[in-house]
Amino acid sequence: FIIVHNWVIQRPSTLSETQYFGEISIGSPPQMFNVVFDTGSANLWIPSASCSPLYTACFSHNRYDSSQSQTYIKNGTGFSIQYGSGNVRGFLSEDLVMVGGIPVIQVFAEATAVPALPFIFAKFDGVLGMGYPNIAIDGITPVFDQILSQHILKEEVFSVYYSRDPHNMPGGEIVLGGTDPSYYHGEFNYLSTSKTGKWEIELKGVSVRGETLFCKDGCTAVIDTGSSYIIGPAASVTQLMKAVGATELYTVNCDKVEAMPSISFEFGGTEYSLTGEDYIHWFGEDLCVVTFSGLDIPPPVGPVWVLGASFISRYYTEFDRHNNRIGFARAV
Ligand SMILES: CC(C)(C)OC(=O)N[C@@H]1CNC[C@H](C(=O)N(Cc2cccc(Cl)c2Cl)C2CC2)C1
Repeated sequence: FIIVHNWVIQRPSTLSETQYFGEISIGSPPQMFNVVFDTGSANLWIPSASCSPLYTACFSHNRYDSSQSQTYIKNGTGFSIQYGSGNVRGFLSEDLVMVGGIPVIQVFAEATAVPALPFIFAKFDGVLGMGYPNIAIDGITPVFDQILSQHILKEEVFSVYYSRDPHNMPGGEIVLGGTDPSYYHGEFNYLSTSKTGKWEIELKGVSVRGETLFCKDGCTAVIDTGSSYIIGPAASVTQLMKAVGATELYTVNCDKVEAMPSISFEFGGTEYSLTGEDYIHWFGEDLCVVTFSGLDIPPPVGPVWVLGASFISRYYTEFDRHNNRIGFARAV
């Protein structure tokens, strides 16, 4: 199943981040929602019609109204997902969800409390987690697992293309059940997920100008379709900004971008490099920002590098649940 979305890419007019999302429907008759297909989480949550108007981030997005759906099944169990910036809280409901034309009777969360930050910047309504079931809150079977159990996909994989140049080709594409050769060239390199249950792989090193500066003894990288940027340990990212000639605020002079060094991530035996063009965001004509951010994610998850959209838009990514592996190929 190819879900071709006019995935809106937010040219960051405001300081919002690049956001990639696609449309699903919930309920009968269908209520439409824009969701991030997020490999870093495994739950589906959507703003609820019963959220208080005090929650601007909830009230300013499309909200699910169970009273309008003939296929709604009441659940009512409490739900809370702990983001860095605050919790999304609500309760569970069950209804018919349509993803790329595939029907799923899905337990999901109606969010009645959504933190203003960062969700007032969100152009999407909710999140559809594409992670493994064992990171799913309340032990809910994720959407993709429900699709797998229908045995309708050619392969037990999904693939993600994020467009790099939103002006020419805004959007991207998620394919359920295979890959789309029109968006990559060359062969795939595959990396086994380090521990089943998370879309993460072994990172061998991070280098600039051929010198491995970080993660020298190996570390973990999470391939996260729900993150816009690349997140690394704070000290490493601070050092990296210096190495590429950016200020502490991650800004660079736009006419220096071409001259910036590539940053390479070594997976398996292959170097995956990002040029200055790949890792710089143009916030208008003369504000260029490096799309990295420093964050020390505490053990047991961290220390970890999170590779988000700025990496995926250069490397077409296949998430393979059959072989528990991630494949990269050069994106067009
Ligand atoms: C532990 C657990 C809670 C499961 O971790 C996660 O869910 N981890 C998620 C991992 N993927 C990114 C998610 C995230 O940061 N946002 C916020 C966001 C991202 C980009 C741009 C915007 Cl505007 C926003 Cl609001 C979700 C909406 C995707 C958190």
